[in-house]
Order: sequence, then structure tokens, then C-alpha cells
Amino acid sequence: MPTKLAIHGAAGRMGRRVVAIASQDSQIEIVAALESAGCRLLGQDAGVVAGGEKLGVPLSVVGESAADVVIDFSVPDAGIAIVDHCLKFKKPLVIATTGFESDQKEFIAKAAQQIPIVFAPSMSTAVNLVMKLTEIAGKVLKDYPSGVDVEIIERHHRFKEDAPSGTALKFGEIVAEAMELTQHVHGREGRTGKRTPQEIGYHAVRTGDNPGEHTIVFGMLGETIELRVAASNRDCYAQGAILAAKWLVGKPAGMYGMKEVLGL
Ligand SMILES: NC(=O)C1=CN([C@@H]2O[C@H](COP(=O)(O)OP(=O)(O)OC[C@H]3O[C@@H](n4cnc5c(N)ncnc54)[C@H](O)[C@@H]3O)[C@@H](O)[C@H]2O)C=CC1
Ligand SMILES: O=C(O)C1=N[C@H](C(=O)O)C[C@H](O)C1
Repeated sequence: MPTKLAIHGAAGRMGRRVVAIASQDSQIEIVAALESAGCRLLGQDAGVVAGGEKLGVPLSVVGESAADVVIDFSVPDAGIAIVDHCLKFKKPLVIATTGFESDQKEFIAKAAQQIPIVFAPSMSTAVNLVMKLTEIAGKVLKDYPSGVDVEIIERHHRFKEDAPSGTALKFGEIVAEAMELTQHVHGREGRTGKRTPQEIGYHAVRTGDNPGEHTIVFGMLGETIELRVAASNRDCYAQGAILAAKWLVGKPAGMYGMKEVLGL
């Protein structure tokens, strides 16, 4: 039996790619394509909106559905609303949306005591592998004699609404833990004084249609390491979210990441 999937934020840049890829997957049946009450495409066929064939699934607002699992690529407030919905109907949920406030993250963590949730700022296999490499690099370089300056540079399209990216923040968490660093510095301007060894620097570049690029710089005296991962389109995220959705069905309540989904 195919996994019955609902996609929340289905008319967005990511939602459309999830619809397009899931509709070609014999293990998936799209049963709901959910959008905001203000979406001007409500009622239109989700497959057609995604640039493909008619699926017989109209874009609709959230309501009861036959879904086995939900994928969310929307905005933080809508993400919280879909968590509420999944709690009510006991549905597994893949949260790919970024930019949540800390109280919203706490709410998601509490919800995961009742339903299974995959919550990850990047669904990409390549990005999650580079997270693993970053952890290794951080641990190896922690006590490097000349000191190591870590800076995280992310580049995204001009439409992105949160900065730094959820992925950059996750890279920062990994570095902070591996290297026991405590200061997070977002951009620099003016007479900032010398860089302190405790800093992790973040730089968010917004240009054109860039689907996402992250570079973790480990700068020593005499040599530099850069770990860079770049998407050429959004399909890596859509494919990862679909993989996570299939993996999540039947799992016990809990908070999972792509680390668990990918077995990293
Ligand atoms: N975890 C990952 O791998 C990735 C995460 N993202 C994140 O996913 C989110 C969406 O990204 P995009 O698709 O580029 O944005 P987008 O703006 O193109 O799409 C968001 C969609 O959510 C819809 N929406 C807004 N309010 C809603 C509501 N109340 N109910 C249902 N739908 C609602 C919008 O109408 C829109 O269609 C962002 O937070 C982004 O950072 C994006 C790419 C990869
Ligand atoms: O908004 C995007 O596009 C992306 N957002 C995610 C993030 O904030 O990390 C993931 C990816 O980089 C694309």
C-alpha cells in the first residue's frame, strides 16, 4: 500500500517540488495539498500548479484527511498550526520549515512526546553529510595550537525570509558543541575590535535564485579548511523530505532528525 501523503505549503517553491517528485513515486499517494486561506490558487489542481499532470488533488485549507504523514514547507506560524493539527489527529509530521522562535521550538519538542516528528533545517543528504564532517573537523581542530576561527557563510535566493538560514544555525550549533565555543556573532561592522577565539561568525548573502549554499571556514594561521555544500536546485530537499516521510510512518513518538533518517 502506498504511503498517503499530505503536503503543507503545497503551492510554495518547495511544496511544488515535493508534489512533483512525490507524484512520480509509486510508494506515495498524495491525498492532500494544503495551503493558506489567502492563497489565490486554492481549488486548483496541485499537480498542475506544480507544473505536471492533473492529480485530482485540489489545493485546500487544512482539514481532516486520510494522510498517513504530513510534510510541512511553509512559514513558522503555519508550521505551528500544522503541529497542532497533527497532534489532534495523531499524524506523523516532517517539519522542514525554518525560522521558528525558541518558544515555538519548545512547543514542537513537547508535541514530539505525543507524535513522531522529523524536524530538520535541511533535508539534503549532502548537507547532512557535511554536518557530520563539520563535527569531525571541529573535534579534531578544537585545541589546534594557533587557534582556529570558524565562520559560516550561507547564500540563498532573494525571497528567503529568515537569516541566517536554519542550516547555518545548525552548523553553528555543531561547531559550538564540538569546539566548546560560546559566542555567536552575526555579521560585523565598524570598529569591532579583534576577533575573539570564542566567536562563531555568521554571514547571510541574499542574491538572485540561489537554492542554498553553505561554507564552513576553519581559519588557522598558515592554512585554511573550507567545507562547502551547494544545491543546484531544490530537488535535494524535496527528495529528502519524502524519504523522511516514508521513514517516519510507524515510528514511535519522538523527535528525529535527518541524522536518524539517513543513519549518519
Ligand atoms: N528543511 C529544508 O530542507 C528546507 C527548508 N526550507 C524552508 O521551507 C520553508 C518554505 O520555503 P519556500 O517553499 O521556499 O517558501 P515559499 O514562500 O515559496 O512557500 C511557503 C508556502 O507556505 C504557504 N503558507 C503560508 N501560510 C500558510 C498557512 N497558514 N497554511 C498553509 N500554507 C501556508 C505559502 O502560501 C507558500 O505557498 C522556509 O522556511 C524555508 O526556509 C526550504 C528549503 C529546504
Ligand atoms: O529557504 C530556503 O530556500 C532554504 N532554507 C533552509 C534553511 O534555512 O536552512 C534550507 C535550504 O538551505 C534552503
